[in-house]
Amino acid sequence: MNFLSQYWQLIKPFWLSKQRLPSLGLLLVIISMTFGSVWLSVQFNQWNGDFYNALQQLDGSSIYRLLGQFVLLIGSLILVAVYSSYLQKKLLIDWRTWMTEQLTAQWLSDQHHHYHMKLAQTEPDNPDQRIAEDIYLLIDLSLDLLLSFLRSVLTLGSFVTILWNLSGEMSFNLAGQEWHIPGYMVWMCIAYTLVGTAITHWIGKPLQRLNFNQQKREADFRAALIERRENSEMIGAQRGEAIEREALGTKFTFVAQNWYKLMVKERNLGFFTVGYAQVSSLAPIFFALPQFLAGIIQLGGLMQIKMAFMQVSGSLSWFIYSYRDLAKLSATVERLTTFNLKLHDIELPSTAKHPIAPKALRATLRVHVDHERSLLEVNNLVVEQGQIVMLKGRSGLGKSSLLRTLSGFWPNFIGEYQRTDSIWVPQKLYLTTTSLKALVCYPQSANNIDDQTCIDALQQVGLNALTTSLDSVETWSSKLSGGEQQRLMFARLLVNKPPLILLDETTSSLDQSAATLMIKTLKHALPNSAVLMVSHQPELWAMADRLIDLDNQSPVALGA
Ligand SMILES: Nc1ncnc2c1ncn2[C@@H]1O[C@H](COP(=O)(O)OP(=O)(O)OP(=O)(O)O)[C@@H](O)[C@H]1O
Repeated sequence: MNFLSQYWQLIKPFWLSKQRLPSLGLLLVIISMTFGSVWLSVQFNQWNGDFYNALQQLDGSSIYRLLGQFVLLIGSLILVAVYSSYLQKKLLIDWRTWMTEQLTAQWLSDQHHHYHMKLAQTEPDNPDQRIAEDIYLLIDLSLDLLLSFLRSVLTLGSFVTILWNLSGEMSFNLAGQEWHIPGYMVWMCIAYTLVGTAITHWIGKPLQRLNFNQQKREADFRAALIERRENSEMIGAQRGEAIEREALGTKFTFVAQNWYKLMVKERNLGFFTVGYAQVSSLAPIFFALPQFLAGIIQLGGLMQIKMAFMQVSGSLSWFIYSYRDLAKLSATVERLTTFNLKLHDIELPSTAKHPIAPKALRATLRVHVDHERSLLEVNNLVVEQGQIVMLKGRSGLGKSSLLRTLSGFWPNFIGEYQRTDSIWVPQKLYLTTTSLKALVCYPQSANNIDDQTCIDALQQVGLNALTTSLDSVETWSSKLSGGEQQRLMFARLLVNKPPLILLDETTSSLDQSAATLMIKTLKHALPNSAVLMVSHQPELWAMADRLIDLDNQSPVALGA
């Protein structure tokens, strides 16, 4: 029950959305095709009876007429089978596009859910896998299982009557009493399938947990590989390959260990399901043999009974044949539900109030790591429009945590702050593989900004050599030096012109003259922006309107 309600919560948003209408139409067409294929199977059953009877009676003209019908029936079956699979794929991609957009928007939301989840350490493992793979699995398995279930129900409805009518009545003597069982083949079929289902469930029960673990371990292994690839320079520089191979080997051992367990359970289930499928084709002949030997039914009747029995038993065995997929679906639903719950459970900080101009930032607060460890305190920290205030202090004091707090990301603080809209440049920079122009304009779209504005910004920060590469798509994070990447951040600020700029040692890789040039450029190009900057570079301190020594918690007045 829990599974069904979780499953409904996952699929409900799409099927209640406005975009559902074309998909609903598509689903109805696919279901109609499923109906059509069952109807064709019923016709095929009738054909089987007529054909074998004509064979037994050596009726040449009927045999040729029936062969013509066969071509028509098979042609229609092929057409329905191919098109229903084609349309199913179309429905899958429409539904997947919608769900992927929704989940990505919730994760990468404007309220920064992705980052808050990480900071609060509530991020579930491998969100990338949940978005890329689990959504696909959820939809693919749902459609397959729904259609196979509908086909089973329809087939059951169509063939159970046929089987009932064909099987006649079974009479036997037991304990001195005469017994009559009407439609006895139907009862045999039900009993046969129920036993099969019970055994399948008993063997296959551990599959759901094992599938869940397999998906997680595969994703962990993939994430570990990506991490190595991203840090290949550091690994190479420190000759770390051997230890990295060992770490990856351990991760892969987890994959293989679970795989072996899964293999064993699937093998045991396979022994049963494959054997069951084979026996199912002979069982009806065995059950109907007494009637055939007694001359009550002909060869055509026996063949029809065999086919009808297999159809009824196949439909009743839906659970047996779908067991693996159901186990996979259940694991997928659990993973996506956890992801959704974690996204909704995040406590978002309230947005900061704006201070009264000309103040761009005002803060009196104490930052903590957690309940037990407090970091630093600022008392009436004020930065006005056009001012540059610098922060200095020993490593590990909490300067980055302070900027994180003022940006609205760090929830562990006591006190209050007000600020205008801001851009914070953390120590670790992020440059995706995209065009240089897109990096300069980020977070704005490159389409909204003309080339000349970007060229001017690049020239102002001393990246003249790059002005001809605006449209080049490169892995800029490995192509640019650390200092060039920091210059690029200043070019980005010049283009975006935020009212408040929070800089965390953004000049640390630059030499003295380049670092001072960046600050001068910022001051000159954005005279109305306020800047709060953490810096360990004494040569810059003289450029600040105020320097705050956080070790002593005292403001040191400098400049104007
Ligand atoms: N996300 C986090 N979770 C737990 N502790 C953290 C987190 N971020 C920082 N800390 C802890 O807070 C303390 C202060 O870190 P922070 O990076 O703010 O110092 P800093 O003054 O900027 O140091 P540095 O000058 O070396 O950059 C450190 O001991 C660090 O371990």
